[in-house]
Amino acid sequence: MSATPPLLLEIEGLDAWYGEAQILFGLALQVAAGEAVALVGRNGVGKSTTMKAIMGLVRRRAHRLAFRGSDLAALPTHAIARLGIGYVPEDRRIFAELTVRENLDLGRRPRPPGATLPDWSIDAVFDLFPQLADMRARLGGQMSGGEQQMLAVARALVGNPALLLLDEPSEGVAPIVVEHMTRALLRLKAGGLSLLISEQSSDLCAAICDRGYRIEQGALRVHGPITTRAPDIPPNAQPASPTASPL
Ligand SMILES: Nc1ncnc2c1ncn2[C@@H]1O[C@H](COP(=O)(O)OP(=O)(O)OP(=O)(O)O)[C@@H](O)[C@H]1O
Repeated sequence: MSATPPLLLEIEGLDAWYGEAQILFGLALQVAAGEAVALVGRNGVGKSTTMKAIMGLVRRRAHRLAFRGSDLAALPTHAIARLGIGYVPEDRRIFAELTVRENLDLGRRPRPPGATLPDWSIDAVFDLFPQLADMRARLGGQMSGGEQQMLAVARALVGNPALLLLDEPSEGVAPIVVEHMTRALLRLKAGGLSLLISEQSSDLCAAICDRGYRIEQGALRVHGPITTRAPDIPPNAQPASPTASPL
């Protein structure tokens, strides 16, 4: 009998606000160890806000907000990151005046206590994204959106996360880069990294994710977990397996 993977991220009854405006209403979501989970929904429904709420970047309140059993509610963002949550925001936050290598050096963080995944060296991320190795001396501000997206993921990885939050990784990125990114994310998943991926268009999620949650406009409530596929994920899409390539 196979053991159920432990829950990494547990969210129940999550509310979040910008100023007086409440954006999330009682959101519930879970990610188990080794799982890739999609967060889908139209523009402006609250996907980014969910990720910011996990990272402590917006005012929020929850019945439960825990990572590996540790309560995140009272922790500052840097402490949440140190527990093992990597975050790639929608706007990527690349340092424009620093080189690729310097951006990566700034992301380096030792493996968190209890980490089970191997240490991510700079060479390991260059192996994952060879394009970055070829431009290690380039300034962040001189990279394309897609290259910056790869760098943002690579920088999160050298922080040695157990869970990676990716906010719309294919947005504004050329199709070829989406292909590279999809392959890289499949490799990461096969290596045991857990993923929570927000997307408006769910092609990338369909290739990678085991299941998904949908946030809907208006009520801004999560309808899920969706055990099959989110409605706009093609019903004939094959579940991702460590060796499968969707490309
Ligand atoms: N800094 C902010 N101040 C006030 N309202 C905000 C702020 N950021 C987002 N909002 C609002 O919160 C709601 C949810 O936004 P959010 O960015 O979480 O949506 P999303 O699902 O990630 O969509 P998108 O694809 O546009 O990023 C939207 O109505 C948006 O206008």
